[in-house]
Order: sequence, then structure tokens, then C-alpha cells
Amino acid sequence: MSLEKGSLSIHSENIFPIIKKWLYSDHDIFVRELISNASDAITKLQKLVMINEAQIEENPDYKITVTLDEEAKTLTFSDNGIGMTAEEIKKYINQIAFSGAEDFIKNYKDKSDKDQIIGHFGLGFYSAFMVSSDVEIHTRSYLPDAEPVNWKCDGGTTFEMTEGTRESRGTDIILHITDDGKDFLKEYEVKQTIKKYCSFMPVEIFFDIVGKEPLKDADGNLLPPEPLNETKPLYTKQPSECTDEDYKSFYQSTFNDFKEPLFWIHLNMDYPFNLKGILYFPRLNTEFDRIEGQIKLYNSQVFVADNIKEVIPEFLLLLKGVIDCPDLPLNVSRSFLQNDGFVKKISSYITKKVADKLNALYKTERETYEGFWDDINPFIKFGALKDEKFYENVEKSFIYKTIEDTYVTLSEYLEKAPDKKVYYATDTVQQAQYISLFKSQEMNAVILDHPIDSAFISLIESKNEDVKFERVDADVSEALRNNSSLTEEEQKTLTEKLTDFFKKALDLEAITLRLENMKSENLSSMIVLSEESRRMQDMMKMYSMPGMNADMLKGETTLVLNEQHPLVDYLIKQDDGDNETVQMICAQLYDLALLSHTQLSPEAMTAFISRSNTLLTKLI
Ligand SMILES: Nc1ncnc2c1ncn2[C@@H]1O[C@H](COP(=O)(O)OP(=O)(O)OP(=O)(O)O)[C@@H](O)[C@H]1O
Repeated sequence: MSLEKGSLSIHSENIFPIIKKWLYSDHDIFVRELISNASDAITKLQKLVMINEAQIEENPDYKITVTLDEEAKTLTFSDNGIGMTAEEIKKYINQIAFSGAEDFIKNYKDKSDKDQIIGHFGLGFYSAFMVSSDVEIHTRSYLPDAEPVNWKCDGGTTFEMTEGTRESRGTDIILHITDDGKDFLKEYEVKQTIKKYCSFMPVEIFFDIVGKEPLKDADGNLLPPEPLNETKPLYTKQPSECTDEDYKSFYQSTFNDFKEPLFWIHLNMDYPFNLKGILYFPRLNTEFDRIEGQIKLYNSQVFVADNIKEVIPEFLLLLKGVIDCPDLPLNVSRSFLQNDGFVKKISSYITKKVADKLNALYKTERETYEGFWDDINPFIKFGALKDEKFYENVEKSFIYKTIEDTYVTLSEYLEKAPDKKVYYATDTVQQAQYISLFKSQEMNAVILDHPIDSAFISLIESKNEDVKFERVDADVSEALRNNSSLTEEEQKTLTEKLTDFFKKALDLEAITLRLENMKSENLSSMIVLSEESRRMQDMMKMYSMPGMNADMLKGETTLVLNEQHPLVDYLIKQDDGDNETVQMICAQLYDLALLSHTQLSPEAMTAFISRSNTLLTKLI
């Protein structure tokens, strides 16, 4: 076949329903689109006035009003902006995908730098048909000799345009709401949608209901209507203009969170891209609080979506905040964003700012930083695990809480740990016995008790090859024991004898037992489990590995007996493993050791309590 070239043709009857129904996934988006258009209309007029291309009344009260008429089943979006001439309606409304916003930007880009126009594509207006059968436009251009125009379309591909009725400059968009959209005839629904998308819109938005009595104070005086939005949200201001109180109240009103945030980062960047925002580190009040953040993304003060992880690095989604980036398209398609180099730059800028803030706090306000650490450490650790660059940036600001209730860096800890071992506790209650052992010997250990810590420990070990973490109950460290007073031969025979005693008393097939001369006199027995075996156990628990279960490692624990303790000494001197007292002491020593290592099973606990009672009875 010979080569044939041509232009594709589109039938408006076919494409129009697609634009109306499927352009946007969210039903309520038409509110955002129509208010954005109204806001654009006002911004454009402001610009023209500024450059002396439009003459209008002094101090115009620029505003957008959304009016609900429940009886007539209409929702009207009114503005006193630039308006449209008949020619402009023909060009921008009757021709789908022809944007007056783009035209305006092209025409005036050199004459004004205040670029806040939202529209781009010339499609938003048609989202009105997602909830309407008929849409009317009543408009009058700002031009002195402009005639008003009325336009009407019933959702087909034809329209009617006639001489208009609007007396003042501006535009009314009247939506005749269908049954499908009847939710938008409810005050609550409309107000919530306006608040969701337009809370920070730069023009005041008012809501009105036809036939509703205006609000009055106690003396019967009319109250001025309150706008639904904040036209100059805090993040648009310079950080130097904002007080701590401003930041806190912005946080509370934006996130409905009445806990005070810990601290915040005000992002303010003009080059190489435009980005403003505030990121807050929330306080985690209770251990049951899940760390769940919320980052609201805006484009020129219009809400786009929450938690877009393509723009905001995943670990930062644990924070709360607002980010406004006018250079992002309003209708963000996630697959588009994933591959966008520009988005990657935004994301790494935000990450860097967060790291800078943490480092600055660490360097200049270490005490405050330590006060925040318990709240922020899971977030920082998560970030370090997720993002290599972030890890490198904040590595020097990692601190560790110790069993002495102080905070140290890794190098500060290692200065006093010649064996390069970092001892740590994961549960200060369960491991209290081991912790007090450390304290009694003036040895330090850090507390790593968050679920993220096991992954974090592996990360730190992989980055610092000569550093090894060991849980306080992993072994009896050199510093906690003296040389044994027994000879090697004696040790061997006694260990064999005691192993038999314990096997009998506990009815176990095997038990690993070791005699040590421990420095702590009060300690009779303890269970240790090597760091490797315990990590293996933890991993199996976490991933519930098929074919393996944590019980398989039970035999890997070692019962350490303190040869200096009178009870152990008593056992050493006995020959008869069947003796009732010997059996009772063995069982009790084992349970006591187990208790500070793990939880006893219900049966073991019952036996332990009953045996304890029997032993006490013997005292009387
Ligand atoms: N309230 C209004 N006042 C004045 N002009 C308006 C108004 N609403 C719409 N227009 C004109 O109609 C054009 C088309 O609007 P539409 O919402 O379809 O697209 P857009 O705003 O240009 O881009 P987007 O699809 O990104 O919203 C606008 O660019 C503007 O010129």
C-alpha cells in the first residue's frame, strides 16, 4: 500500500462524554475547577489593573461566592473578575481544550511577575457536567463597552448564546444539579469540598444559601460573612515573619491535631524550582500512636492530593505538612510523576532540608534535640534505612539513649568501650536484671526498644565494620565476671553433675549449663542466648519463615550459674540429684533465670508460683 498521511479526526459527540465523565477520577473535583477559574479571573484582572491595562472602581472587593439554591437545585459559582466577552466564550468555552489561561500567560508574561494563574489545559470548566444536566454562564467582561452574555449548554454538543443579563463585571457559572450529583445540594457537602480543595486559595470564598436568614449578633446586628478560606496561608510568608505561635496554630487548624508539634521546617525556594511549604515533626504521645503522617500537596494554593509518595519521599510521609509547588501539573498522574526528573529533584531537595534541620538542631541545641529524640528517632531511622543519601546526611546526628538516661553518639559510646561492642537492651522491664548487672559494674548500654531498631542495628553494623551490637543478655561480658576459683577439671566435673541435676529436675532431655564467677553477688542464675541465635529467632518471628519456628532454637540458650552464690554452692556440694530440695532449687533457679529473659508459659508460671509457696512454707 502506498504511503498515506493525514490528520486524525475526533467526533465531539463521542469525545465529549469522556471528557465530562472520565476526565477526573474524583466526583467533587468540579468545585476545585470552577473556583480555580473564578480565582484566575480575579488574578487576571488584578494583573491588568496593576499594569494599567484595565480601569475599574477603587478598592474592588474581590471575592468568589458559591450559592446553593436547594429548591431550584442549582449551585452557582460567582466572581467579580475579568469576565468574558462573546468572542472569548466562543474561543475558550466553545472550543474544548483551548485555554484562556495559557493565552493570558503568553500575552502578559513579560509584564508582571506575580504568576498565580492556575488553569492550563482548557478542560476544567467541563467537569461541571459531572454533576449537572445543564450549565449556564452569565458573564460581563471588565472592558468598558462590553455587552453581557448568557450561554447555556445541556451537556450535548450544542450550546445557546444570547444577549446577557449580568449587570456588573464578572461571571456566574450556574450548575443545574442532576440526581447523581444531589449530594452537592447539601450545605455540609459543598462546604467540606470547598474547604478540602480551596482552604488556601488566594481570593476570599464565601458560601451562601438562597432563602437563609443572614447571621446576626445578640443585638440583632448583621454579622459580616466569614470566608471559608485563608488567602495568605502561613507557608506563603517569609519564615522571618512567622512566630512559633503562628506555626503551632497553623498546624492545629490544618491537621486538627491539638498536640503541639515538636518542631518544623519552613521550606521556601524560588530557584531552580518554586516550592514553599512547612513540614512538621509531630509528637507521638502514647506508645500506641501509630506514626502516620499527612503531607498535603498544593499547586498555587489549590489542593491537589494527600501523600503523593512520588513527590514526597516515602519516609517523609510520616511527618505532617503542606507543600505547594506551582510547577507541578494540577492533575498529577502518578505514573507520570514517577518518571519525572523534576519530581526527583523536588524530592531530594525536601530530604536535604530535613537532614539540614536535624543536623542544625543537633549541633546548636543538643539538649532540645535529645528531648525530641524519643519521638523522632523511629522516623530518622526509617529515613536512614530507606534512603542512603539521607543516612549519609544525618549519620553524625544519630544519638542513643542509654540505661543511665543520657544520650550519646556512637563514637561517644565507643570511646568507653574498648572491645567496640555496643551493648543494648530492647526491653527495660524484661531485661531489668541484666541492666542492673551492667549498672552495678558501671558499664553502659543503650536502649533500642522500637520495632525498627533491629533493622537499624544491622544498618549501623554494615556501615561500621568494626562495630558489633550485642544485647545485654547475649553473654556474660568479661567485665561482669571474675576468674573462676575452680580448676578447669573441677569446672568440667561440676558442670556435668549440675547438668544432670537440672535435667532431672526439669524433665529435660538436654540443657546447656555453665558455671561462672560473676561479680554480682546477688545473682544466682541467668539465661544467655548468643546474639546470632537471637537475631535468627527474631527474624523467624518477623517473617514467620515456613518450615522453621522459634522453638527450634530453644536448646541454644545457656543457663549460667554463679558459682559464688550460696544456692549454687549448695548444689555443688550435693551428690543426690533425686533429693527433693535439690530438685526444687534447680527448678526455681531455672525459672528465675527464665523470668528475666522471656515470658513464662502459663503452665510454667503456675508451677513456679506453687513451688514458691511451698518453699516459703518451709521457712515457718
Ligand atoms: N469564571 C471565569 N471568568 C472568566 N473566564 C473564565 C471563567 N471560567 C472559565 N473562563 C475561561 O474559560 C477558559 C477555559 O476554562 P477551563 O476551566 O476549561 O480551562 P483552564 O482553566 O484554562 O485550564 P484547566 O483545564 O487547567 O482548568 C479559561 O481559560 C478562561 O479563559
